[in-house]
Amino acid sequence: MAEGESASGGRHERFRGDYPIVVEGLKNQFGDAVIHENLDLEVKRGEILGVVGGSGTGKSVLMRSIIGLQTPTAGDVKVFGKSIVDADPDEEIGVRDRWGVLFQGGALFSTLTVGENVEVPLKQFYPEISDELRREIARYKIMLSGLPEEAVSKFPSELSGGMKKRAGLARALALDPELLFLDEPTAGLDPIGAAAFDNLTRELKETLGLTVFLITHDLDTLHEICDRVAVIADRRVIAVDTVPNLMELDHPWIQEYFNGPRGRAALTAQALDELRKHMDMPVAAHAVKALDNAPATKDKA
Ligand SMILES: Nc1ncnc2c1ncn2[C@@H]1O[C@H](COP(=O)(O)OP(=O)(O)OP(=O)(O)O)[C@@H](O)[C@H]1O
Repeated sequence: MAEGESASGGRHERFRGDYPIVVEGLKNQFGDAVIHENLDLEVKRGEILGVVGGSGTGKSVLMRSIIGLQTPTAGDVKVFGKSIVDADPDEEIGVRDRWGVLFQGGALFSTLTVGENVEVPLKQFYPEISDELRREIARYKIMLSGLPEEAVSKFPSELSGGMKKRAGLARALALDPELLFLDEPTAGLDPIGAAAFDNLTRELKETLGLTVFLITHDLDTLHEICDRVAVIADRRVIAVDTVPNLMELDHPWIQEYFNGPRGRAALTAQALDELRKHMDMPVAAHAVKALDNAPATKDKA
């Protein structure tokens, strides 16, 4: 029995261990290009872990390695205590229906309605449930993701960018996952849409008890909702910590990223939000006024 699994071994028993995702000594190589080498990462149960790194550092490849879509050159990946690496894609190892994935761009089937898109994983993993129940579950997940009921019968082409992301999220939530993988969920959204999606992610994490693996370039997202952030550079995870602790580290990429103009603007915005919560206190009101007058830029890397 794997660490953290319950004695009953039931299919839907939730993982009780500390680290639902453990990556050890991961290596990924395409031809001569070594993307990861000796990459280690542990994701804590119940956290939102942000994953950052320069373009092409292998954030998506890491995510694909964790969900079994990419067979690593070396190393091991355990999800809920079970190794993903040697598992046959068709073999039932009892973990694939316990995660949901929102791919970059949503990856919705364009010929299916939103409702039918959300039904796809339900059909795949629970073919025995009735059409009526499946439709009802899909409708519930769509509304849980903040879409109006009318969206159920719409096609992806009829949705805005933000609505497509929410539809992709509804599909990712279809199976009541314990793990949620989000690949750049706020990319392409306007600042208000991005903040709304961040809030939704945090609310879902709290109410559904999710563990979230979140790839992002969005500094606001990192500051606002991530419990910890893993930084990928030099082919491995060079640090995993809270944003304030990361900002103290003396690594050139980390310094440029978090302490550059965009990083500082995101930090100021977050400080402003915090202060607004205490506006009834005269000192806070004064500080907010001063900060409101300071130049601010929405940062999107
Ligand atoms: N199947 C593949 N075959 C060959 N090369 C690949 C494959 N998948 C990814 N790569 C390469 O691996 C590198 C890392 O890709 P990946 O998409 O993980 O980067 P990323 O950090 O997510 O980048 P971005 O922030 O731009 O999305 C890139 O150079 C990419 O071209």
